[in-house]
Amino acid sequence: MNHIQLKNISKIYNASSTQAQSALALLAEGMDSIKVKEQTGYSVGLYDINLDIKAGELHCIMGLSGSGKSTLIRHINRLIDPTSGEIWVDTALNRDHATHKMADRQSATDNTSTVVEERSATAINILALNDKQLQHYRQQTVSMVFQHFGLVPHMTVMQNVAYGLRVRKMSTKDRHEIARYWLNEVGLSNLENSYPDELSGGMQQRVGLARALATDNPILLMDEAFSALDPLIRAQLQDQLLELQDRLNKTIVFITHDIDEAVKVGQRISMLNGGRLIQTGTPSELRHNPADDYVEQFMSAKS
Ligand SMILES: Nc1ncnc2c1ncn2[C@@H]1O[C@H](COP(=O)(O)OP(=O)(O)OP(=O)(O)O)[C@@H](O)[C@H]1O
Repeated sequence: MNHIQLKNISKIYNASSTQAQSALALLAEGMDSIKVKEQTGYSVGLYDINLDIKAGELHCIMGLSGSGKSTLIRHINRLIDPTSGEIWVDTALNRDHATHKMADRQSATDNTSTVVEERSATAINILALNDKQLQHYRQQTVSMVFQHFGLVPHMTVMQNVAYGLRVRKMSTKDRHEIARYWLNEVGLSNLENSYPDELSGGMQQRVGLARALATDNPILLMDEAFSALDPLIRAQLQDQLLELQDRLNKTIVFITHDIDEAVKVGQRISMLNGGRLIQTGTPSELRHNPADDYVEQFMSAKS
């Protein structure tokens, strides 16, 4: 079952949709994004992305710097709006995503990306949300973990983790109980009264993870979440994410530029290059049937 569907998403930065037409026309002819920028002056974030992300899958977005990974993930919580295209999210999965666990994890690994499924009848067009609906969508459906943690420095660890619940106006007692639970889950139960700058990078990112999980939102967006950490801590957090995901069955969109990390954590991987989606598949599909040299080089660079 699809949880998130991107349909023909293009993003041309700093251009109205009319201004972007010249860039889109050149992209449609096959010109690469660097030449398009030279010719039109507009930066290409994404071009004609069609991507289905299944409920309960851990989906990696891979690609070199500037390939469009952050642009793509930021469309899912509408930190960025596209120049053109549609984004559909099945919010009926908000309450019952756990029940889909086994079936969807299975289908995530069995199906290849070439199968385009029909949209669920309960999917909503998130580009049509008004401000209030968008606020609700962000509070109830998507959470994000940032590369540089994004913790609020003057709040304690507990206050940071409970923040999303405070925004939902949950009582102090209830939100602290939930925050305590998640701090325990990520191995930080004794640090609730500490401040972020008293913690190591790895600990701060555990707080970031606990904060994202505390809201119980079904979609977790992770933008290079482990990239700032040293290799040992990074490996520990990858293991912890996989262990948590096994129980929580979130739909996770995980950006990385590290192929080893993508192969370790991703059930499927989408490869971006110059704003285009080159290939989506399981690590094995990408290894054995790379769509082009770019994908092949990534896969052969895997240690
Ligand atoms: N706010 C912006 N204004 C103009 N161009 C932008 C903006 N944000 C991104 N871009 C351009 O869009 C393209 C894709 O950028 P994006 O940050 O999505 O790539 P990325 O794969 O996440 O890169 P990195 O791994 O370095 O973070 C790049 O050419 C970038 O310069």
